[in-house]
Amino acid sequence: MNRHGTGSSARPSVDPVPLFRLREGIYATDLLIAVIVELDLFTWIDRAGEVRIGDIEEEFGLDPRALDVLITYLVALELLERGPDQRVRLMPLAAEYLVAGSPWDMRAYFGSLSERPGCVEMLAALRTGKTASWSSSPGDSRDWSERLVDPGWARRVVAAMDSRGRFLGVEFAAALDQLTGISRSLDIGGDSGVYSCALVDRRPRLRASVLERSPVDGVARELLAERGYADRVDVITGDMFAGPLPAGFDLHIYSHVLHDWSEEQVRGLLAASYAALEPGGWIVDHDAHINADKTGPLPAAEYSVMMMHGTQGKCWAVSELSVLLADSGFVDIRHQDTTSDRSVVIARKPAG
Ligand SMILES: C[S@@+](CC[C@H](N)C(=O)[O-])C[C@H]1O[C@@H](n2cnc3c(N)ncnc32)[C@H](O)[C@@H]1O
Repeated sequence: MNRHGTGSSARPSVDPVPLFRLREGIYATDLLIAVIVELDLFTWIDRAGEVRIGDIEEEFGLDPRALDVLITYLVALELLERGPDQRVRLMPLAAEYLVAGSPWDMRAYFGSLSERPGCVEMLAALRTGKTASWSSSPGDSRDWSERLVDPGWARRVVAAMDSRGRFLGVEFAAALDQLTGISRSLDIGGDSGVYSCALVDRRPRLRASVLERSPVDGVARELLAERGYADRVDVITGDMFAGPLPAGFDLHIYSHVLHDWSEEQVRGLLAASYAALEPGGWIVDHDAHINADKTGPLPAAEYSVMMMHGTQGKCWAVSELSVLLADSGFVDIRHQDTTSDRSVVIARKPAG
């Protein structure tokens, strides 16, 4: 791989997936501890037998988005099992070790960790649905998106997103080989433009654009120029939530963007894409996706906990995205794995 990791199809010698999983799963155990210790959820489910998710929401006064993320995580951990009609029941691991009265009750072992700041924040998120400060920063209560107006913070975020994209970009671009008739792509919230670089490397005739707000836009322009991509990847300054998206593109990319936003906001973005895309144009969501029946995979379920804690979103299930895309008018919806727990959900605007 060249020094900047773009412009090359060379791959590193070791798979980085263990590092991705450590970084993206960092908040998940805090959520589990909060649920065992503060809610004693597994004892309550044990006493109630098979329960409806709605009953859990009502009993404990939980926010529906946070509860949805929690249930997917507990199912992926094989502590709960999904039954029909939005019901869940205990799996043996929970029934034996996380329930009052069991001879093997280990709740106290988790209890000795429940003062961790992350556990306290998780409990608040479960109860209020409100976003905690990114990275639990004690000095700045703004959420990650509001903080992006600070140039120093914007540079750190761009460096973070770019570092993973240098690895993920190659397989992302390869997964899009199946898309035909593409001449202009728009990477919405495209950050450093690293995915657009990977795409133009594979499709020399493609003209790519990145849509970003200021000051991220300026950092992206600098990086693209440094890397020698300025003639093939440009940056459009704009706010994806403000007004129509730019016209004239036949591919819209959302990479790790939809997981930051609520269902209503995602619906708004998909509708804006549908309106702006050329007839027959494509839309691609690249992310860690939850599987269609929301039983895992565990790395995506853990990453979703991080999104629940620090953003208004979550990792979307393929089934949920399919509904949102279809509701917006997209057709030909498909899903394909890429690398490091990532996949692409692809759909098309009808040709005419
Ligand atoms: C989690 S990052 C994902 C970056 C990149 N697409 C990736 O896959 O690594 C979210 C990106 O959305 C951008 N963003 C957030 N709000 C935006 C808005 N209203 N308009 C345009 N971009 C926005 C941020 O600047 C940031 O680059």
